[in-house]
Amino acid sequence: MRPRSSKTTAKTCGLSTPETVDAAIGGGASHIGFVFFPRSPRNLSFDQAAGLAVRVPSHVKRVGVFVDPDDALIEQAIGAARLDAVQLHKTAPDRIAHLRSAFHTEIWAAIAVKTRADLDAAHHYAGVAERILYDAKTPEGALPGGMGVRFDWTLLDGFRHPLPWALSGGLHTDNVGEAIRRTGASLVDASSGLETEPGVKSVDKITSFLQAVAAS
Ligand SMILES: O=C(O)c1ccccc1NCC(=O)[C@H](O)[C@H](O)COP(=O)(O)O
Repeated sequence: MRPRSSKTTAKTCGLSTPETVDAAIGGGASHIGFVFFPRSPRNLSFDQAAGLAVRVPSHVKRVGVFVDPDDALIEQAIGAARLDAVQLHKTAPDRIAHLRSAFHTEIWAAIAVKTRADLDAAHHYAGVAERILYDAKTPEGALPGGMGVRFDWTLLDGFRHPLPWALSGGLHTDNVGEAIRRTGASLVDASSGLETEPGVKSVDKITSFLQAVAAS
């Protein structure tokens, strides 16, 4: 059991319809994730992202999710989806430093975790990112996120976090309370646990997940 200084907030990731965006906002999500990665079943076109982004009030932050993106993708996505932050998977610290100075945007660095040694990568992002997202390492060749894979939360015990952080990987309504109590996470993130099939989010699952976070 880990102490928390304030209520935990939630990012619902990979939303692609007005109904699910509205459910996330209505349920109290602090962040909404839009995926820009063509291999993902949650990938959005710039037009789709723009249409969803206008529904999001300013107190809810729009996070763009990318896998080692080029500058043009980031620039177009920030413009279309009016992103408040970008979440970068498989992106080296020097590349992140470049993107941060080029686009002056908040950066989240995703760290793929399976072992305690994997956590050490977080230290390389101090000074170049605003937040670390600890996500589960997925199988070789699979998408680097959105796979419903969980990592051993006890790996975080005693780890000295170099930056504010969020917990991700395999979270859903039935385990998020335990995850928060166990890790002390102040921000949690979920995607496939809120779906009926890959890429298809459920309003009911989003609502119950956010209720479980609020009750934790
Ligand atoms: O969600 C995707 O399709 C995705 C694709 C490529 C890179 C990252 C991706 N998602 C990142 C997220 O923030 C997910 O919410 C995170 O990986 C947790 O997913 P899940 O285990 O399914 O809850």
